[in-house]
Amino acid sequence: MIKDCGCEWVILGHPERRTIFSESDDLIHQKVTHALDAGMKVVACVVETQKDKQTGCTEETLFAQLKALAAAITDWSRVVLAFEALWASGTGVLATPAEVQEVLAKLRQWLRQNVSNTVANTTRIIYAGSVSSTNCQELATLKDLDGFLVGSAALKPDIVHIINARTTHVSRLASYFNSLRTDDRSA
Ligand SMILES: O=C(CO)COP(=O)(O)O
Repeated sequence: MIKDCGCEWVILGHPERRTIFSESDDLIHQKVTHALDAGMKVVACVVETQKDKQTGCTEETLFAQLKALAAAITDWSRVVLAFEALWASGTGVLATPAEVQEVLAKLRQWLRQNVSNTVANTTRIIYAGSVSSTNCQELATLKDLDGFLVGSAALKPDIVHIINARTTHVSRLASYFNSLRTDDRSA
């Protein structure tokens, strides 16, 4: 039915499904298998709750979720991994860039150790949790970040800044290097 509507991508393991609908890792595993078998592309979410953060269980929780997802993934080129800090979603508390980077690096390292170097290097890992025009620029510079999964800001003009966050960063670097070259030439 999703494919009949022309959709190519499906989000699975989203925090609302995991928490409100109590979807287990096992059920999400089955959904990922089904979606990939049907030729869909998957945004596979792993979620850190406030309780995980407070009790120091983040790594254990995320790795268990990732293990269940990875067991269902036969083609990583059709998967984007999304990390959502649920405690920073719609709560007014923002995750710092350092907090986000720490988790993203751990996820990439998990892929390196448990799947392959190629998958670790090529899989896009994106972040969700109150991404807005205010914090997207700084987050976009993170080493292990490849994009965002945006909720409420997607309904506002903010989304344009978020889409261009990485581009702006790259073009700022490009103009900096261009100015150096111009300086060299005029020296
Ligand atoms: O759940 C999310 C995206 O699916 C995140 O939502 P917010 O960007 O509103 O925090």
